[in-house]
Formats: sequence, structure tokens, C-alpha cells
Amino acid sequence: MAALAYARRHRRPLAALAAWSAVEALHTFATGYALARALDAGFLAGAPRTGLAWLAVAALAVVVGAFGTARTYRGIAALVEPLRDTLVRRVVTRALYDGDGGAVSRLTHQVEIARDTFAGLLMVTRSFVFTAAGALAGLFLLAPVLLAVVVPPLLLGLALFVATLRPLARRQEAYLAADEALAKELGLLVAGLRDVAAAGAEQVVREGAGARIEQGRRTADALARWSLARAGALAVAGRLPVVPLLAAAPWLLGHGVSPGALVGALTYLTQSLLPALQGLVHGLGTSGSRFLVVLRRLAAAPPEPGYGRRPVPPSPSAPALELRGVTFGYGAHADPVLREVDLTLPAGGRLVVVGPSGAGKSTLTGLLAGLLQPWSGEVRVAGVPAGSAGAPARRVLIPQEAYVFSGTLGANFGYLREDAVPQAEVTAAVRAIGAQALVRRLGGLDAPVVPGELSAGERQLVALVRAYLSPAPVALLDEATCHLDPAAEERVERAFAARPGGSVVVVAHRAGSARRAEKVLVMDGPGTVSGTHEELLARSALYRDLMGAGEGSHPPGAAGDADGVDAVAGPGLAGDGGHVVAHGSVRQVQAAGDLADGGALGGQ
Ligand SMILES: Nc1ncnc2c1ncn2[C@@H]1O[C@H](COP(=O)(O)OP(=O)(O)OP(=O)(O)O)[C@@H](O)[C@H]1O
Repeated sequence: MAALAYARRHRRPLAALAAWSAVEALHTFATGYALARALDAGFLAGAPRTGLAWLAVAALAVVVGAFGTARTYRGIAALVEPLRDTLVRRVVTRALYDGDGGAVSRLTHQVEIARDTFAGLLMVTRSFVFTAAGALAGLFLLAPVLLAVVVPPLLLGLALFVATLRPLARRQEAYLAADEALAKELGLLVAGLRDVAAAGAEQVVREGAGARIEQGRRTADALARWSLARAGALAVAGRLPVVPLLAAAPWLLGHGVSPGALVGALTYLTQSLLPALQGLVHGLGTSGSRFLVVLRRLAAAPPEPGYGRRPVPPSPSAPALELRGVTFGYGAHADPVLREVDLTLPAGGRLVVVGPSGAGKSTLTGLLAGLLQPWSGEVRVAGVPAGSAGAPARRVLIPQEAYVFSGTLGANFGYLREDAVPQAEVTAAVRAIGAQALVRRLGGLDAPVVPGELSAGERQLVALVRAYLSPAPVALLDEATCHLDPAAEERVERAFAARPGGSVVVVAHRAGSARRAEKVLVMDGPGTVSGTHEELLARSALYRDLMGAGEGSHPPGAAGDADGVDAVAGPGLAGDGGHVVAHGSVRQVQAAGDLADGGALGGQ
């Protein structure tokens, strides 16, 4: 269908190609016929001049045919180049919109394969059709009975070859898939080489890439074996048809076929039909299967939602982060860590997350950061789905273990920026985070950093300045200040809260973070409950425990927890614009110890 549509769109170049192919086919027709006439009417009849005249006709046909052949290349180019342009446009569009990692392989390798093989296919198919037409017409004119001897073995050869097409195409597809996977893996590796070296992950990376290379080798071997089988089929199809003609020669001569016609038939067979058949078999076998496979990979990969359209841009006024009915767990058979959680963090909002160890706080930040994908429900970033273009650059996650690499302090600070960060901006960030003493001690921004020679707290300061300078408006601090003293921690949290245009989620390490917060999310297993510090003291026994208030200070009128199940923040809280709102199912409340400000939360 697609081929027909393509042919319809390119009717004119196709017609021109057919016309020049017909001129080319004149040569085929004339070669056998003129040879037969040269023998029968010329040399065998004692009229060598007539024979020579017919040979001259054959020679003239060669010249005319060569002219036709030369012209067919223009027609081929007029059909092939538009296909290449279409494929390149498609691949580049997908790479730009979807961050398609296999695009390099597609663009540099597969599009060229598609173009070359399409040209090859057009050439051999066209040549076979017109050569066969010329030769069969010639045979018919010489003696129709010749067709009965020549055509059946030709068809048998074709059938043999067709049988190898499908298995070969499958091997070709596997080979290209392996090539793409390798290109993707190497693309990722090159981008992350510094991180690989910093994390000492060379061995892991070697094993992963080694497995891909091995897979590529295996698929190439399988392809080579089937190519060998096809070469066998080609040998049979390309030689066999001569035998019946030679074997039937006495019978044919006895039934009115002249010697010249016999020689003409042999000429048609050996000079035209068999080479054209070999060309077709070889061309379809290599170019045909490669073309179909490559085209399927280039054209049939499912377009992503919104493919070909501009992605919806993130909206700065939409909530910075939203969870809608998010359920998530680790492993197919594990209990969910979060169940049906709704959460809204308005643009510029601040959320502090508290909960006992294992309650799912890091899991929540992983979901918000896009490191984890929910089982169900949706994560939206600035109004767009978390997986779509534009969303990744809007969040920066600072985990407990800060990542610092060997290089200058300035390079570490500016790591998440694509531009050169102005000095004044760096100085302001260093001051906001409270890292001036560290910068001084190391000798300024150009001083080299040896990660192992920094304390855990100093490494956190480096990571925090880097996050502060990042273009992402949303900062996710997952106990990112746990190695700092309470005063330094407070300074960092205030800095992120005041970051222009910024929103922040803090997984609290100490109770003080929650006391200072506008809104707090209390997590306990799959359950969440949110509110202000005062609301939660009244509503949540777990929160009172975490804050060190204890059961004795249970304020009058607080939401009941007699059955061990805390209140779920319901519609009353949802939608109170400007505040963080959350609700979800809540599990058994667990006491987390009596913690005062400065003490650790969550079992640290
Ligand atoms: N990679 C993982 N594979 C399987 N289970 C995990 C994984 N990470 C966390 N969990 C489980 O998910 C639950 C929530 O863990 P999570 O780290 O989110 O809790 P947390 O509140 O951040 O804990 P902590 O305060 O100790 O850091 C725990 O039961 C934990 O064992």
C-alpha cells in the first residue's frame, strides 16, 4: 500500500524511468534476435554480409541500450532522494522531540542503508522486468516452443530464492536492533564518562558494553550464515536453466527450431535472463530484506504522544509539582510504599516531609524527581507530565550522599549549568548557602577539589551550592543537610525557600525543619497526611511523636487515632491554593522516639 502511494506521488519520474528502461531493453531484444538472424539468414545461409549486417544491428542496439541505461540513473535518483529526505526528517524530528538515543545509528547508518538499498532495488527490479520482457519477446519471435524450455527452470530458481527471504530478513532485523542498542549504550557512556570514573564504575560499564558488543557479534554471525544460504540458492538459480535448454537441443532442432534460434535462445539465457535473474536474486536478497527491515525500524517505531507537534511548554504559574493518585512499590509482588497519594506543591511553595525510617520519604522524592515511575497515577511538573520534554530540567535532587568530583571547585558548582556562571552569581550562591569558609579554605573557585579530602558536611555544601545555581526551579533536598549543624541546616533551608522563582521539598532530618515550615507532609508507610505544624500537632499522633510532643500533649479536639489510624487529609485541605495539600491512605502509626529540635528524625 505504502509502495503504491509512493509510486502515485512520483508518477512522472517513474514514467521517465520506465521509458528509458524500455530503450535499454531494446539491446536485450536485439542481441539474441540479431545473433539468430546473423546465423540463419547470414553465415549459415552462405551470406556473410547479411550476417555482418545483423551483427551491426546488434552493435547499434548495444549503443542505444547504453544510452538508455545512463538515463535510467537520473530516474532512480529522482525517486530515491525524496525517500531519503523524508526519512531524515522523521528521524531528526523524533530525536529532537523524544530524546531518541538510537537516533545516531538511525541517521548515520540506517538512513544510508535505506537509500542505497532502495536505489539497488529499483535498479535490479527494473532491469529484471525489462530484460525479461525483451528476452521473452525475442524468444517468442524466434520460436514460441523455446519459452516452454526456458521459463520453468527460471521460475524454479526464483522460488528457491524466495524461500530464503524471510529468515534472512529476521536476521537482518536482529542485527540492526543490536547495532542500535550498542549505539545507545555507547552514547550514554560517552556522556557520563566523568561520572563513571568518579564512581569507579569501569568494571560494571565494561560488562554492560561487553554484553552488547557480544550480542552484536552473534547477530552478525547469524546474518552471515543466512547470507551464505542465499548465495547457495543464487548459484542454483543462476546456472540451472542452461541445462534443460542444452539437453532439449536435439529435440528442438528436430521440431522446427533453427540452429540460429537455438544460439539466440542460449544468448538470451546466458547474456540476459540469467544475469538479470542473478541481479534480482542478489539485489532482493541483500537490498530487499535490508530495505524492508530498515524501513520498518525507521518508519514504524510508534510515534510518541504529541509526536511531530511542539511539546506543551511547562507553565511557571502551574503547580511546581503534583502527584495525582500515585501508587508505587518496589517489585511486582511487593506491597506499595505509596498508595493513591495526591500532592500539590504550588509554584514557589515549600514542603517539609517527615516520617519514620522506611516510611517512603526517599521514594517520594524519587517519584518527584522522575527517578521512579509510578505504578499508577500521574506526576506533573509545572503542569506537564513528568516524562515529557522540558520536565527533567525543572527539578534538582540533592540526596544525602553528596556527589563531588575531581576538578575545580568552580566546575563542581557550575556542573548543572550549560552556560558559564557569572562570578557574582556564584558568590551570591556561596553566601546564601553559607559555604564561604569552605571556598576560602580550599583556596578559591579555581582550587582543585579532591573529594576524599572533604568532610561529609563539606561535600554537602558543594552539592547544595551546585543545586542552588542549577536552572531547575524545584529543589528536592532528601536529607541533604544531615551532616551540617542545625544552624547551617536552617540557613540552607531558608536559602532555598528564598531562591527567586524556586520551590523546595525538604525531607527533614531534624524536627526544626518541620517547625519552621509553612506546610508539612507526614508519611507513614503508604499513608500521608499534611497540614501546618499546628494542625498536625492537633491531628496526627505520629507527628506529635516525631516532634517530641508525646501522647501526653495530645491537644484537645485533635483528630482521633484510637484505632491506630490517623486522619486522612481530605477534601477540606485539598485545593487550598498557595498551600501544599496531600491525601492518601494511612497505615499504623509508629512512635519514632522523643526528638527535640536538633535531634534526628526518621531513625537517623
Ligand atoms: N530500591 C529499593 N528496593 C526495594 N525496596 C526499597 C528500595 N528502596 C526503598 N525500599 C523500601 O521502601 C520503603 C520506603 O523506603 P524509603 O527509603 O523511601 O524510606 P525513607 O522514609 O526515605 O527512609 P529513611 O528515613 O530511612 O531514609 C522501605 O520499606 C524500604 O525498605
